[in-house]
Amino acid sequence: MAVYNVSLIGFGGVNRALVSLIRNYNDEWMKKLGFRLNIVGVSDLHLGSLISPNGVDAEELLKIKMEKGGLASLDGGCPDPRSMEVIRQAPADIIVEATFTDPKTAEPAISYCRTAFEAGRSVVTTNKGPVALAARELIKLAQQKNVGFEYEGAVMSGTPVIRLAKKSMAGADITGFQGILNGTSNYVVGRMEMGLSFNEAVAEAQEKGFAEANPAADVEGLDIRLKVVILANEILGANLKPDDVSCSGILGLTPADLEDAVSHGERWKLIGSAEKDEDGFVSAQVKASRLPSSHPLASISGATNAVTFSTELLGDVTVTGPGAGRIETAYALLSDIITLHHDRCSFTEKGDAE
Ligand SMILES: NC(=O)C1=CN([C@@H]2O[C@H](COP(=O)(O)OP(=O)(O)OC[C@H]3O[C@@H](n4cnc5c(N)ncnc54)[C@H](OP(=O)(O)O)[C@@H]3O)[C@@H](O)[C@H]2O)C=CC1
Ligand SMILES: N[C@@H](CCO)C(=O)O
Repeated sequence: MAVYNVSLIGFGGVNRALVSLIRNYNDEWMKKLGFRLNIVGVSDLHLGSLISPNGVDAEELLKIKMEKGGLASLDGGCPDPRSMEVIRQAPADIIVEATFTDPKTAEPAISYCRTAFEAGRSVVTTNKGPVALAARELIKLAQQKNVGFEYEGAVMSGTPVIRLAKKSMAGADITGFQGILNGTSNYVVGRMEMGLSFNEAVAEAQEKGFAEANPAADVEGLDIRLKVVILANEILGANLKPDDVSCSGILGLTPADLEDAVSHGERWKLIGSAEKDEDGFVSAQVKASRLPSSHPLASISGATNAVTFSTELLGDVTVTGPGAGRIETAYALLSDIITLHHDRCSFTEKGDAE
């Protein structure tokens, strides 16, 4: 049985959902998964920060006022966001990084990951930026420091895709993929098909916790572009940067375009795809496409995502499930922590056997 100390960097929708899971399931996790989580640090741009070496009660943390400096009301709290201090000084085994995704620089998240590794702490993150822009460097640093780095939630939130494709489908020889990889844009197109205006549909997606802090990233295709880069690099062995992926979003789609497609039994979908040619060159794109109803991605609605992998040995394999949402994404963090726990257990068992 293990207790993992965690520090939460960013205390928005996803990390608050993780705290509600900790409150509701910690005892069950101890019985079923073999560990429990103890929150020793929190930092948030708006709410301030907290260092609590013995651990803060999840219920108390969820009760703070969501106002500027709100964390100062708890023991060990202060009104300023001191993310680096929390990462370095709170005695965490695992840093849970869930600040906003900056699609251009991926900062400050990259620096948070580096600092965590330098301090000997593992990182789990749902932030697409550091994974798309700096995965190789960060994986190498984590290995050098003998700590873990997991980021399942960076693509399709809690629906297993990255580990599934890398581990369970290893050897199937994946040659490409195409998918609906952004919940907000898919939700918005669906609501516009039902007659809502673009702005009304985006406001709903924000309210439901699907949208990025700046929803332009969702509707302009920048968020999908990061996910395409992540999948292409992780699964097709590419070394793409976002600028290598041609990208357009859903802004050009008019209600008339959507209506015309629906009247012909077709659907507009924002699709991210990549393909590896015989020489191993990977090309990738993000583009709105009008799909016939027979297409496996045509019926994917709302914030649901789906990706079809083309493989040499299995043919096409499609995975579908939630692509956004607070609890769904918090689950991805839990799945990352479970992976770190399994890695630690197998390392300990190997050590015992030697
Ligand atoms: N929500 C979802 O469905 C999914 C989200 N993700 C990713 O997970 C991450 C978190 O998402 P979500 O919780 O929804 O986003 P939110 O915007 O709800 O939360 C992010 C929080 O981080 C805070 N923050 C921003 N910068 C910093 C910083 N430098 N130090 C400390 N705190 C900071 C923000 O404060 P402030 O509000 O003051 O800026 C905000 O409270 C994002 O990167 C997102 O792209 C991934 C998959 C799905
Ligand atoms: N804003 C993103 C969150 C998940 O990465 C989406 O709507 O898909």
